[in-house]
Amino acid sequence: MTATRLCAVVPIKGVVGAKQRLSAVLPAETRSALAMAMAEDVLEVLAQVPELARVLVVTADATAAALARRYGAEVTDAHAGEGHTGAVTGAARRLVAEGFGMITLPGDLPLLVPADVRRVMAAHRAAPAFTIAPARDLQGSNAIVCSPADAVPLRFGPDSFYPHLDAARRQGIEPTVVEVPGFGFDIDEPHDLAAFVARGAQTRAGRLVADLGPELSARLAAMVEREAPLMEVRR
Ligand SMILES: Nc1nc2c(ncn2[C@@H]2O[C@H](COP(=O)(O)OP(=O)(O)OP(=O)(O)O)[C@@H](O)[C@H]2O)c(=O)[nH]1
Ligand SMILES: O=C(O)[C@H](O)COP(=O)(O)O
Repeated sequence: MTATRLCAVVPIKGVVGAKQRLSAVLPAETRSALAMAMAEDVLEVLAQVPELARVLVVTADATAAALARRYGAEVTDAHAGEGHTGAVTGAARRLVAEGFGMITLPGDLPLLVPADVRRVMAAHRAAPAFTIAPARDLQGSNAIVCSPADAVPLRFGPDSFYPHLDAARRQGIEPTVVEVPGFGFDIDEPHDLAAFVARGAQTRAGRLVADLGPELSARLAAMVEREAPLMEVRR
């Protein structure tokens, strides 16, 4: 593992407007509850990784902030309303000033376990260094480790993995790529939710979707079938 002490940065949008891309299959209050359940699962995992020097949650949402504090995380609302990229970039600048490297991850990784976090941290080299764990479709950037924390300009979005590799190389840093199951699986679209429901995970988020019952599974199956031709084109 790197000698740089790492702080985990988790941006959390909060209960309002969470998981918009699931609007067709879940009502707003269920999307909020699912986002919070996943965030709590992630915070619980991070609290079980003693190799992390700190955990910093970037949110302007009171519920998310209270949850974060319950798991021993620090909370900041600086840049919290500036999108995923703005929230993480603001935290990175602060961590540089405070002498920490950064591992940033979203709050919607419902299969994450402590060993996944350790694996990504262990792959990270001595600074200056950049390590990335992609989403399973090789589009998203579900863990990024960066030391110094602001060594590479970040831009999250639906297709950020390859652009992040290019961004690191532009800074003269050869990125390390680690494919880790728990980081590969985030919940963005209905087909992700369908795959998650099928896993029957015994996490907070897993129990929440199981409690929504067979209706949800049927709605998801119909939705995924409609999406299938589109998925073929994307592949
Ligand atoms: N603090 C903060 N976090 C954000 C913001 N936008 C997204 N996030 C977080 O960044 C991570 C990735 O989020 P997204 O997939 O963009 O958003 P989402 O709410 O999960 O889903 P969509 O609404 O469907 O895009 C999640 O942990 C979000 O809570 C923001 O404006 N501020
Ligand atoms: O990895 C990414 O870049 C995110 O999954 C997508 O980020 P966004 O949905 O916040 O833009």
